[in-house]
Amino acid sequence: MTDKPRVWVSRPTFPGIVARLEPHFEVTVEPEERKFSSSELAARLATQDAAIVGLKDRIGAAEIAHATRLRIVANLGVGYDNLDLDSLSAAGIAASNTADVLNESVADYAWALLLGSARRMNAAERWLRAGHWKATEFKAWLGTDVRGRTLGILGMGRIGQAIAHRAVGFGMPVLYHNRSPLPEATERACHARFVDKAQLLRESDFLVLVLPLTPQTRHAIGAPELALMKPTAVLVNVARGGIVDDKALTAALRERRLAAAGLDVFEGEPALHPGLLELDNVVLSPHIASASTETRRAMTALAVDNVLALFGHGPHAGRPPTILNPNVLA
Ligand SMILES: NC(=O)C1=CN([C@@H]2O[C@H](COP(=O)(O)OP(=O)(O)OC[C@H]3O[C@@H](n4cnc5c(N)ncnc54)[C@H](OP(=O)(O)O)[C@@H]3O)[C@@H](O)[C@H]2O)C=CC1
Ligand SMILES: O=C(O)C(=O)[C@@H](O)[C@H](O)[C@H](O)CO
Repeated sequence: MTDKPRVWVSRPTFPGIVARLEPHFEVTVEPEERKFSSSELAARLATQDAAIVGLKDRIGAAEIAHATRLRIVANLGVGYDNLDLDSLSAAGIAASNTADVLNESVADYAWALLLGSARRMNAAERWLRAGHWKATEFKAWLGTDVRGRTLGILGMGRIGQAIAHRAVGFGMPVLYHNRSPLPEATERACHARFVDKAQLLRESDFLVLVLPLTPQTRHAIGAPELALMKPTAVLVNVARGGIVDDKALTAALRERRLAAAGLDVFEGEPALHPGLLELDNVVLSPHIASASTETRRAMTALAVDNVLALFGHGPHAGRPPTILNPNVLA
């Protein structure tokens, strides 16, 4: 045993990056990624000074009840709906996320889902792999063109803006909705126009969701919202499961009240609404929008930087670069 502070890393990441903690901390890395129960989390956090966790680790009052030494929880993700920020702040524990370093990767992936859904890539590949291809008929596998169509973005923050920038190359007008409009200069840079939510739903040919999961955004897209959308529209969700009512979405896709969807996140994931698996007008992926080597490395490095900084080490000593509750530093 050393008298160094202790940091727990809840999943294997990139050992070379996590090794930057070793001069200053006693580091424990879980050997495999799994979902810990509340009591398992509480038991681990009770002995640690810092923790690097992921979205499967839900941390609130119960999990930190005995964490008397814990000073920071660094989340491996920009979304932090797995953390109860109020409870952490009340206990004087800092929380950080991985804002910004994943913007471009997630924006690329949103476009991959958009294009893949528009052109039915996954269904066509499944058909080809099943050995059905003899000669493709002229009218088989017709998708929809993207160029010049209207792109809608619900949640025009860091990632939403990176998605909007890419629309220039596709000649697409961009509409967006947030609770508050962006400054005019940002709108100009994104070639985007603020509209209310109903107009966004009615006018978008492609609607991308990239807003956080909060009590206000749960089922932000349900049956009434889907009913406002064009039957030719494509919905892309790279935000969070629970923002879309997946049951209502499945019904809309099955009945062709919506043309297609590209989904990276699901209500209740890793479980999926069973009806989704039966549809051929949906592209599904297992929450991998930030999963490029470069980005996952950058996310790990940023979580490490946040921990180092809180304990007074590294270039950001004293000020974790992406702290979510800076009030605890005072
Ligand atoms: N699939 C994946 O792997 C990934 C998913 N994500 C998800 O993407 C989310 C967004 O990330 P990021 O762009 O960095 O976050 P930001 O905070 O930069 O942007 C979020 C945007 O959502 C808007 N917003 C928040 N609440 C509402 C609301 N009730 N109604 C309408 N708009 C709202 C905000 O504007 P305003 O405050 O004005 O309302 C803001 O523009 C994350 O929270 C995460 O859940 C992120 C990375 C990877
Ligand atoms: O950043 C987010 O909010 C994400 O949803 C993703 O980047 C996950 O963190 C990633 O899948 C690791 O679990």
